[in-house]
Amino acid sequence: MLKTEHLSFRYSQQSWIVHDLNLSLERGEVVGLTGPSGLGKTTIGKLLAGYLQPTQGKVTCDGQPLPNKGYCPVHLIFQNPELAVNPRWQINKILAEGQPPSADLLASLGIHQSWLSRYPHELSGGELQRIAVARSLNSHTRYLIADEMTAMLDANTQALIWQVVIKYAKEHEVGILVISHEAPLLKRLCNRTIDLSTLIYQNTALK
Ligand SMILES: Nc1ncnc2c1ncn2[C@@H]1O[C@H](COP(=O)(O)OP(=O)(O)OP(=O)(O)O)[C@@H](O)[C@H]1O
Repeated sequence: MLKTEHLSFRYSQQSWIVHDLNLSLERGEVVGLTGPSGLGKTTIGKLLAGYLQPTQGKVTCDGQPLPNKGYCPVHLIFQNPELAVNPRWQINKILAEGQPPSADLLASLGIHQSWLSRYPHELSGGELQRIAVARSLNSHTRYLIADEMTAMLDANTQALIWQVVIKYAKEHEVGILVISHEAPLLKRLCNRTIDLSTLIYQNTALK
């Protein structure tokens, strides 16, 4: 289980962005996270994947703290894939960084062989996002944080990517947190959805 316990976070001395948050995500579960812009969804995603350290409280992955080095079992996929890849590496090298994806997985995501010798700037946004997704779906990944992962893609590419990701997650018991503003997408994909505004309201009301 991926879990936050009394998780709080603020950027420097600013006010709390995340305060006393208790969330959990089981392996194989698909959970949505939604809420108005600026409320802290991306920040929570970064905390869950170890990109940011909690100011207070903790994040555990299957009972253990997140590792300080090596491959993190919680993998974060951003809306903009160009921010997540080394622009000087060929796609082949980017894919080999974790554990090279199988030919079947590449084919199911519609990744062409000819893309593999190109550099990130030589692919479209949608093509590069498929590469980022293929890289994330490896046996070291136990939880996937999909932060507006398909928000910039056309409907067909969006459907293709989600179909592959959900199938993989079911087969390999990967838990997914889907961060999105798109209610129909969350309804279609998720077992349950956490609305951050409701959660914050409840937290405040309890104090
Ligand atoms: N590096 C940073 N330094 C200071 N403040 C930041 C930093 N990153 C984000 N913030 C602030 O933290 C708050 C939460 O941002 P975050 O990106 O987590 O929100 P969000 O809910 O994901 O928003 P959106 O739906 O627009 O993507 C915002 O007020 C934002 O301005």
